[in-house]
Amino acid sequence: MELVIIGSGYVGLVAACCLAHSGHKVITVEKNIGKLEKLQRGVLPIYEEGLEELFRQGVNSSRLFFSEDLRDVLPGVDFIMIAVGTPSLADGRVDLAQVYEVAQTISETADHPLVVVMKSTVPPGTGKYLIERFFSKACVPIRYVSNPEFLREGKAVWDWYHPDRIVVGSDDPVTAEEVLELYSDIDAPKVTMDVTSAEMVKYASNAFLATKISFINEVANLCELVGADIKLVASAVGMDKRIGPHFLQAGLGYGGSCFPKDTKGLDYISSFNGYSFNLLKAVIEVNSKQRILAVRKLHKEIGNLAGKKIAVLGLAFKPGTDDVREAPALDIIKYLVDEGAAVAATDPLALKNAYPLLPSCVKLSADPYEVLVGAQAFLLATEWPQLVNLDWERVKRLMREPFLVVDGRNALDARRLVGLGYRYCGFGRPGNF
Ligand SMILES: NC(=O)C1=CN([C@@H]2O[C@H](COP(=O)(O)OP(=O)(O)OC[C@H]3O[C@@H](n4cnc5c(N)ncnc54)[C@H](O)[C@@H]3O)[C@@H](O)[C@H]2O)C=CC1
Ligand SMILES: O=C(O)[C@H]1O[C@H](OP(=O)(O)OP(=O)(O)OC[C@H]2O[C@@H](n3ccc(=O)[nH]c3=O)[C@H](O)[C@@H]2O)[C@H](O)[C@@H](O)[C@@H]1O
Repeated sequence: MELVIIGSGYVGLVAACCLAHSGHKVITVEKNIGKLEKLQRGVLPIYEEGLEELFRQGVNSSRLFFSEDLRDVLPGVDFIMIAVGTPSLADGRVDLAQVYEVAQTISETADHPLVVVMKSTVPPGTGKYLIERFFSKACVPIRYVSNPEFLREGKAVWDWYHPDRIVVGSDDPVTAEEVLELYSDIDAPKVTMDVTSAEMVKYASNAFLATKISFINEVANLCELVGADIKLVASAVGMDKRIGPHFLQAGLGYGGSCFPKDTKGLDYISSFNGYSFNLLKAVIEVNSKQRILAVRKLHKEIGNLAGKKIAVLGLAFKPGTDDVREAPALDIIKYLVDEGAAVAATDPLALKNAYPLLPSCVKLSADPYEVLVGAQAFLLATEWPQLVNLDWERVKRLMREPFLVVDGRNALDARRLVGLGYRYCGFGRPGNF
């Protein structure tokens, strides 16, 4: 089939490369000229495991193209997939400006019947509104389908081909089946429902996962007070099949381009509809406090931070990506700098993206050993394997007393570090290893 994907962010690019790999002809429309030029020169603007290979295959087999203008590529197209950004506004409301702009262009430009597939995460009710305001006014029939995306950054290609489910929301079963044909090579449960319910599935899924994280963080905080170890607790709790082992890692909490924005977005949607989603409000509050907790731990162990050298290991919001959107490390570094600490930070992939967002006094290096020289303490903010597996004897020789480790992801071998003479401080873990 032939389709256009609008937007070449994470979701647009992964969808484009994977759908081209599955044999479809895909044209990606991108309005950011810098990004478009890179793509046309054969350069992927994001890092994602396994994507580079699919990208090359798509381009070399003439199944993957890039364009600036929808108008140039519309003839012959069966589907238009929208994968533009839906960021948060300051009050938590979802900013749908990019979606509206695209919907307007499609409705004004369409010259033959086609199907619009919404991949972007949009609030429940958006599809109905778009149909009424834009698509029903086009000169040709435009059918609309909600098809939320559940991939994770860092595992996006794997997730595309191994989803737990594919959700298609449409008020017309024939259109739903046509969209499901795009995924005919993927072995996964395919669930169809109405548009608004499909939109809600996406928000409910992200909110539930965020709830698991904040829940386990609260249990971790309580573990510290009663002297229990959250790693042991979470592992045994997760063995209950009704709970499951995933998303029970306590620490700095969730970051990234989606959980923060989608939890705030759902909270706003709830309030807008006259409902106070108290549980979700608490999830958001707990998450923001975990970042402050990291600074409190540093304070508790080494006192006033002014003039102290602190290394931050990891800037990406999670391992396997160069994405720093809403990354806990960035907030924490700003707090540390405000307190007068001398901060040096490293990340295997995210330095370039983090650089413009950090205070200029922060020293950045790709070499973790360099940022640890002279540090009294370090914070592990992202559990990259290469940071978890440093040569800790060498690090000890580089650091200064009290050799404090704040393990923001509970990912380090606490017993070994304590044995080497470090002072270890995890989240929800006793200090006596
Ligand atoms: N990042 C992720 O892992 C996931 C994101 N989502 C959702 O997918 C949507 C997209 O997310 P990202 O890819 O992270 O967004 P992004 O913000 O990284 O990328 C969006 C792209 O769309 C382009 N764009 C905007 N308006 C355009 C227009 N009129 N014409 C052409 N291009 C245009 C922008 O220049 C940008 O390159 C969001 O709604 C997000 O919530 C869903 C699942 C996973
Ligand atoms: O809507 C989206 O954009 C995506 O959001 C998340 O994916 P992603 O943000 O890429 O990454 P996750 O692996 O979910 O991690 C999110 C954050 O939670 C944190 N996390 C995760 C798991 C955990 O146990 N504890 C924890 O603190 C991670 O460190 C990270 O900062 C969801 O997992 C995807 O299903 C969804 O499609």
